[in-house]
Amino acid sequence: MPHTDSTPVLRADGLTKRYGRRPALTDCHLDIPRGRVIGLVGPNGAGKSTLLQLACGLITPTSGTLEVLGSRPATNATQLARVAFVAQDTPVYAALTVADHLRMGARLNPSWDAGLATRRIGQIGLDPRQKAGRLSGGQRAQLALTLAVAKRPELLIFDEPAAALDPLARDGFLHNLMAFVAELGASALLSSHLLADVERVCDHLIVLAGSRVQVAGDVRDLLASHHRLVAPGGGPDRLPAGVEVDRLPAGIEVDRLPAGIEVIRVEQTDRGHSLVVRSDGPRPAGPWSVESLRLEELVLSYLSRAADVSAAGSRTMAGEAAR
Ligand SMILES: Nc1ncnc2c1ncn2[C@@H]1O[C@H](COP(=O)(O)OP(=O)(O)OP(=O)(O)O)[C@@H](O)[C@H]1O
Repeated sequence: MPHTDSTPVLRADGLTKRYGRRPALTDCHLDIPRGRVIGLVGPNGAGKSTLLQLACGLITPTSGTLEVLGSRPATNATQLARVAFVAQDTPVYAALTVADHLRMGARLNPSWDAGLATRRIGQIGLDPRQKAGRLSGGQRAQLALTLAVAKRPELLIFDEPAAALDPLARDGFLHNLMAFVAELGASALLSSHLLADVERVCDHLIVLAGSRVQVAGDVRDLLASHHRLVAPGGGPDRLPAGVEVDRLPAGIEVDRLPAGIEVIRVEQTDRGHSLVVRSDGPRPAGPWSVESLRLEELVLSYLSRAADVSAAGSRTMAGEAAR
């Protein structure tokens, strides 16, 4: 059931979070429609957990604003009931049984779906009498996921939900997640290092690196606007016009590419050089072949560009310190 409410699920404006002087998120702008499954990807320390914790109101921004489902996060009980969060370590109460957790969920959540919770516990084979402290990491994750889903929230937030699950359990979890989102028109925001999972379930993407949003958007739009340009015949002397080998990869100056093309990454492959570019207009025509990208290649291109920028920044700082 598609969501008809036009309020964005997530809207960030200049969102910045610092821990002391350390930036965890810097000047983030996001505007994501409802009913999406949003994949949040990025390297360790990129700021993913920070964004998720801001979205469920566990922490507050240093500056800028964040609205979740049209309101500031966790401002009142109604807003709290609309959002479910499963933290990275999938916390449960060790001394309580699985059944105790379901009873607690029923007490704490106004729209608790007891049938869904019991059914899911049965499907994943958890013994209701088992103490949560005796569950394996994967079983604990499944219990935490069940509690989140049975709350019937409008937005599910998961910090690396599938990390502790075996491949079969992960497959089942992702399947259930998609079914739940489709049935209720709910939205989901999940961080993951598993790009194959993101590719499978997400229709919206946020790539974070170095505390900044590198790219964000609808997955189909992103795939349509990004291409790989491959020089005919390959070889360093057969690059697209304007790209000079001795200026790669840092400080890329691609001054003779058509206007409106942003170079994301220059790669040297066994076929020679290729460029990953963004072109929001028509496919960039020129003396090169144009190939489509897989989502994983697109993500890696942005991460690699961010890593180059960060390394260049560190070299500049080291140079200044040495002077
Ligand atoms: N409570 C905290 N106090 C101080 N610094 C923090 C705190 N939480 C996070 N940070 C710092 O903020 C930055 C972003 O951390 P965050 O946990 O959001 O990254 P992440 O993308 O979720 O990483 P990972 O993939 O490793 O979980 C890191 O540099 C981290 O060290």
